[in-house]
Amino acid sequence: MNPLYTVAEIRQIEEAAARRLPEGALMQRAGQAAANAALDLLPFSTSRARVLVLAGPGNNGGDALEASAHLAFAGAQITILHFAGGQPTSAEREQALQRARGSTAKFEELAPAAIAAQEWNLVVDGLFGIGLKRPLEGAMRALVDAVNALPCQRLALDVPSGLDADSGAIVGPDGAAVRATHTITFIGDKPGLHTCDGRDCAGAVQVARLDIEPTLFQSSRQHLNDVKFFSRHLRARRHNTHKGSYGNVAVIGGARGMAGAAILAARAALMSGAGRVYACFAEDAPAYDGAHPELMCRLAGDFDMDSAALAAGPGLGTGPAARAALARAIGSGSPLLLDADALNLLAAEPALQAALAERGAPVVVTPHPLEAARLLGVSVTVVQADRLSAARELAQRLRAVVVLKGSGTVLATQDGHTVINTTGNPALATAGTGDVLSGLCASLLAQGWPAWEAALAAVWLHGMAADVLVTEGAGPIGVTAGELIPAIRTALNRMVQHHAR
Ligand SMILES: NC(=O)C1=CN([C@@H]2O[C@H](COP(=O)(O)OP(=O)(O)OC[C@H]3O[C@@H](n4cnc5c(N)ncnc54)[C@H](OP(=O)(O)O)[C@@H]3O)[C@@H](O)[C@H]2O)[C@H](O)CC1
Ligand SMILES: [K+]
Repeated sequence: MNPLYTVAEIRQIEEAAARRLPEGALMQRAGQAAANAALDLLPFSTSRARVLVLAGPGNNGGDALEASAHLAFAGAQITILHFAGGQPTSAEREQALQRARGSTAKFEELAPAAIAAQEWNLVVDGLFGIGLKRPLEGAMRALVDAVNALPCQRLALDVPSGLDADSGAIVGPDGAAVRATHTITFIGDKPGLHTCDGRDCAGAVQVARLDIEPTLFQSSRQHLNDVKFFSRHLRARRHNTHKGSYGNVAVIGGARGMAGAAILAARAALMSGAGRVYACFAEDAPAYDGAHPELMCRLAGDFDMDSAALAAGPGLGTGPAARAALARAIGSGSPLLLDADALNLLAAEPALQAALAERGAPVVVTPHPLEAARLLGVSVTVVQADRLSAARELAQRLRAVVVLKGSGTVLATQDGHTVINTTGNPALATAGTGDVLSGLCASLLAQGWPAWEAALAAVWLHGMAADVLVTEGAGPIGVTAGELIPAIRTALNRMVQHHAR
């Protein structure tokens, strides 16, 4: 199910496959697949299509040269910017170059201004793939900037040039990358196409496995999120049930001036199916939530932490009352989600980390990159440079399921299984959406979901709700966290209707 492979793993598969095939077969297959993907993006009358092909100095360029010959043969007007580089190239790349030279494709040298001055139907990015080793600079950067400014679609071959295929970070410092509308990636899907800058640079991703024997693909420890990972926990509701059948959630948060965060989390828990929801405030508890009187407002100090699944952190603050409430939550035997200020308190207090490590009950932590950086004792830059490793490291240290939020949220278990979420969009970049995610995940924990599947489903539904709102024209600009909550309820019920046993 949607495995992801590191560059090292791709190289292993590629080498094993190449040993079983005639020289150049893989590149020819890649070129054919690239040409087919390009044809899908061209106007019907291919003969009128003007395609700019960027062919870099390595085998990514070889793929582009193979594709150029196929597209020229299909009648498209092909212009190739060929970067031969200073290094000796592979035999298969030489063969690809000869095939391109033997076609109607034109080899030209175009300055960025000349590229911008012409009308193109498509750009094919075959500058660099998994062999990129340093930032794109000088003429390469100017070329990428000019290509990104074109109004046409851009098809990246294997990896958008300039992007790290493992991490999804633009190779820096101060690097640049092609912002492709589509990417056809070869042999196997890659994590860097789906997280950090990956979603902005790769666009719509398709995988071309190049007819490599499945036995050459070792089982992967990295996957894209998928409903199949958690659908077995979806349950249609029986008539003969009551609110106690669906568990209790207690949100622990809401310090003075931040009560709204706790309310958002509590409303999310309520509308994703928890039987009872308590909003527990570190300092002053409001009498009730006017919009949702179903919520029971309490002072955190008065609440029995063993009586509910806990979501500690939304607006909690880092004062003495907050710390006391967090210590009691960690010391309880309840399923526990930690977010926001709970994570900041945890980062500052090794004693709390030690108590967390002693817990027997499940723990889910949901940091954004800065909270993860504080917990790991590194900079945000380090976290974002390798989000998958950061999530795995944190899961091991805290013995918890980790949800590292951001574009392409990364989830990790303490034994190293890593999943990148594929739903969601910039509508989520607004205050309160993290509180909503906390309440949703705690609600699934309260309803008996295991921590890993609760986190996978919560992140999927949270992003899907944002995607539905955007599809309905209500975003991504201006969507509020509160609007996500009814959309999550709808997405959850639709998922139950389709998948529940
Ligand atoms: N091998 C096969 O049968 C198949 C390969 N596939 C495609 O091949 C690429 C990987 O090819 P590779 O040659 O390893 O790497 P790249 O083409 O990505 O680029 C490496 C060359 O680029 C130079 N380089 C690297 N960074 C820069 C930079 N910032 N500026 C300029 N030049 C750069 C590098 O030179 P060095 O000086 O660093 O040595 C290399 O010359 C893979 O992505 C696929 O597209 C097929 O998919 C499958 C078959
Ligand atoms: K590329």
